[in-house]
Amino acid sequence: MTGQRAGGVGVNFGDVGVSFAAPQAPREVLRGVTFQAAAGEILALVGRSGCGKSTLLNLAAGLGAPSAGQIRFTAPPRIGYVFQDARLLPWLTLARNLELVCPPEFHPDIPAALARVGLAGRGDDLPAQLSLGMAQRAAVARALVIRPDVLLLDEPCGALDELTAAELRAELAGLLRLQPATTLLVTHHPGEAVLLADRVLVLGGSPTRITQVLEVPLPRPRDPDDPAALPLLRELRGLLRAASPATDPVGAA
Ligand SMILES: Nc1ncnc2c1ncn2[C@@H]1O[C@H](COP(=O)(O)OP(=O)(O)OP(=O)(O)O)[C@@H](O)[C@H]1O
Repeated sequence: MTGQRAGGVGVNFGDVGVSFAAPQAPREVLRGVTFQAAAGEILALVGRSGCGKSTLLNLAAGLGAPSAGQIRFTAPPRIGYVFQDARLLPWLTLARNLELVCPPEFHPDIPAALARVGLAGRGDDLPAQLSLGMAQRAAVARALVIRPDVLLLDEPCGALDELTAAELRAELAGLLRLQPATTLLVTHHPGEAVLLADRVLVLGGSPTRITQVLEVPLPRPRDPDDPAALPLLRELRGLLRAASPATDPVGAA
């Protein structure tokens, strides 16, 4: 297996702002977003739909540049990205899907990468032969096979039913212990944030900024039913509500 590079890679967002072109005037989506993810740290990003979470991951991936501020890595990173849907090419086998995104030196690792997500021996399957949950696990294998320094997870369980999502969450927790990476996890699920993250960045306001940072000081491995997590979950839900009050409250004039 090709080894993880020693030391890991940290990510620094410095005063990052994003505006998108709009018919009248540019629309400012994000302003003054500043945070550091230390090497190997898992940060969850939570906030109301449309607040700019995926935009932040795309900036980290280099898919677009910020309108203000900068994103810096402590060393040139290898980046793995898992999207909400698996985005497998349907005419290629799983193994070929993984080969497509990684340099040849990683190709011998593909069977083991698939096995680690419960897809041992399925490399010759076509995506259509997989359930949604299996396809998403293949997408996780595709991101991890390159032994990324930085892992971007954009609602990785968001398209799955709750049971399958809970299984994938537990698998992700195990995989990140096995193969640590500096991780930015976008999620709408407070339980997922508390299960996986070292810290949770709560995004809110208009334009969006970081309104709160919640430490998750629970030991690992974590249990999603751990009563010790309940106060944190309650606090996180409160922070989320405070960060993004409903824009159209029931009963408002
Ligand atoms: N390329 C783009 N051009 C114009 N507007 C964009 C572009 N990308 C994103 N936006 C807008 O920026 C805002 C933030 O989008 P983004 O997808 O980052 O939000 P999000 O928090 O990830 O949402 P969700 O939780 O629903 O996935 C949205 O209003 C979106 O319409």
